[in-house]
Amino acid sequence: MEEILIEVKGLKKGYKKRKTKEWVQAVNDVNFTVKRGEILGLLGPNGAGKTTTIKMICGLIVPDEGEVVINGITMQKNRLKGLEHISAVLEGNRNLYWRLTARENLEYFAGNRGNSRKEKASEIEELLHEFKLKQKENELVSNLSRGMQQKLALAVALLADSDVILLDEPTLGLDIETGYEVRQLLKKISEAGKTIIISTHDMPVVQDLCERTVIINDGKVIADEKVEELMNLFETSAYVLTLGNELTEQQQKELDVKFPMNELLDGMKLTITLEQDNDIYDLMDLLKKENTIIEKIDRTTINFEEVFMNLIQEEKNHAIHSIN
Ligand SMILES: Nc1ncnc2c1ncn2[C@@H]1O[C@H](COP(=O)(O)OP(=O)(O)OP(=O)(O)O)[C@@H](O)[C@H]1O
Repeated sequence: MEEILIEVKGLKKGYKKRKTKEWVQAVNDVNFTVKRGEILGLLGPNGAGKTTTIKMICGLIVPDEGEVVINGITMQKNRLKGLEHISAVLEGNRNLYWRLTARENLEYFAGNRGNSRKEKASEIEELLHEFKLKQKENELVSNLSRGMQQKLALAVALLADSDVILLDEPTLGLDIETGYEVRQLLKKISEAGKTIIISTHDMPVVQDLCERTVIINDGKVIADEKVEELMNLFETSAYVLTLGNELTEQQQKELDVKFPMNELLDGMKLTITLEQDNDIYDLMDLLKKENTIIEKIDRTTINFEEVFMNLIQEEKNHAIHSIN
């Protein structure tokens, strides 16, 4: 049986906004598990609660309720012991010393977990080469580009030999080339059998790396599925209709209410995701009512970004329905 390495149980965290004194329930009963060797994508719109969740997993933030168990150790009871299993790369690369050089950072962190510098010397050399940091090894971190800093932060995380690596937005703000490079490095890290949780908005990261995603919205988990299953789910319900004439304003309005997951290209190509297969008949009625000609109906392929947007949209609709 596959071993569960991380258990996130009933996590809750709220904040009082300093300025407005308004209460924000950043994380509201989040539960999920991660198996050893799994790469989990933690997704959600801005402000959904991803960073707060990651910080609770590594013990940087104390939850109001709930707990995180890593390899049998409850972080909230025994953080230091738990931290022996975790490396985290948080936003702003806070796991680096900005006044040390790239190499000094690697040497410092190598020594940090009880290894001698000698023991880690060849690994440091390898990492400097593999992460293309060798030329800049003697630069202060504060003088490195954001991409270089990010790569160094990953190298430092790797050096710790932890079972679990937590990554908060590892490709944020990187140019396309460096983003690609970081993605390749992450792939290698994952192939080395590490258990990884990545919070990201970067869909290529999800498609390239993650087997499973937990999607958070308003502090709650709204999906916890294998990426492939989510894709299949939406693939079978996504259609492209080629229309022979333009929709009336009234039709467009009705469409947005009944089938909010729609997109009209050039006034004639309607891409639509239906929640249930039977919805196709309602859609036909809506179109026929105003004598819209349907020239062609195709099932469409869908990318993960669309899957993600659809899930968030569905959740919004449910929230609206449950208020009404
Ligand atoms: N220290 C804090 N004080 C007050 N509110 C906070 C604090 N940290 C987070 N929040 C609020 O909690 C909510 C969740 O924030 P969090 O950073 O966890 O979301 P996120 O999903 O990581 O978003 P993003 O993708 O924008 O980083 C937001 O509304 C945020 O404004």
